[in-house]
Amino acid sequence: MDSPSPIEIRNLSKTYRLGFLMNRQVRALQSLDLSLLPGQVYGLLGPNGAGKSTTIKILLNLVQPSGGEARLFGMPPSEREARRRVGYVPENPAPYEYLTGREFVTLSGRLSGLSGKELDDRVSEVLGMVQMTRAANLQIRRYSKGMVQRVALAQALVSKPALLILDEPTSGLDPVGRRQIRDLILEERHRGTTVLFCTHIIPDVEALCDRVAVLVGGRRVREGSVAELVSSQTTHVEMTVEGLPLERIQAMGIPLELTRQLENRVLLHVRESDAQPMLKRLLEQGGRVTQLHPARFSLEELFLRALEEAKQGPVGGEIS
Ligand SMILES: Nc1ncnc2c1ncn2[C@@H]1O[C@H](COP(=O)(O)OP(=O)(O)OP(=O)(O)O)[C@@H](O)[C@H]1O
Repeated sequence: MDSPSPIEIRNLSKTYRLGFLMNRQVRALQSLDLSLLPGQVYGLLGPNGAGKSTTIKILLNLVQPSGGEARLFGMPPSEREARRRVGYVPENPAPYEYLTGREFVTLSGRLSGLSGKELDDRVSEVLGMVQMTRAANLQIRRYSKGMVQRVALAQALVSKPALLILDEPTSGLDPVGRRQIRDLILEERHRGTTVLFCTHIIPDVEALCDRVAVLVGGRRVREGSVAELVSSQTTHVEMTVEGLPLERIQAMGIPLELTRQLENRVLLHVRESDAQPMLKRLLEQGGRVTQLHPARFSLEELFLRALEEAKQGPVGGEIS
């Protein structure tokens, strides 16, 4: 039999009620579907307020959904057996700062049922994995943000979880700290751990994720592998033009998707179907086309487009 999906979310919605009389509502999630295969690193990409943390809190049974359902390994998040298989690193880990890193990870290991030599060995192992062996006996209040993040990851790993849920694990870190966390996530993937990775940092998604869902205003507006998402964009052609000012090109009546005035040339993107007529007009008016090739959209451009489109449709936020 196939092993159940580490995370299966169907038609999930969440509306928070606010105010003294609970009469104000904020729609945080709307009809969200998500399905992770074992061993995948799955990115949940979205701007602030997109509903990423709400999704995580529902999976951890900290928040109850208003509709739909979430399953962890085929079980509802309320089942301890389901949550036992999950390691979690919150957005701003705030471990007991008067404990040392080793004491904190040991506490977490004990709570997950380890004891004796097995516990000590596993704690040393995970501290080594996150390169915190040397600082393990310092109090956490002396740690940098990157060290706190790594020790938080160690506590999440101590129970050998099959699923790691990471909420913005690299935000606020310097490039070295980010690199270390990324490498750890890749090592976990190598071990077969499934990872749900929430972020708004696009290069991290490109570097780490097998698949990604883009969340805006509580809705999933894109889903697929990074390569699929990028290649599903409308095909455009990029042209570099010399000898014509931007205003003349804009007055030619052909829709321009992107324009940039560079020192002595203009860079523009047109739809593939507009490329021939555009070329003809540019040459007729004395322009020189020095480069012409298919335009590749980055994940960042796709993300920004998804945000723009979502702004034009109904989105989440306060509804009454
Ligand atoms: N406990 C709460 N009570 C009321 N509204 C909430 C609560 N938690 C979240 N919200 C609202 O729900 C929406 C989604 O928030 P959520 O924290 O899930 O988004 P997010 O994508 O994690 O954002 P961020 O990147 O800023 O952490 C926001 O409009 C937020 O203000």
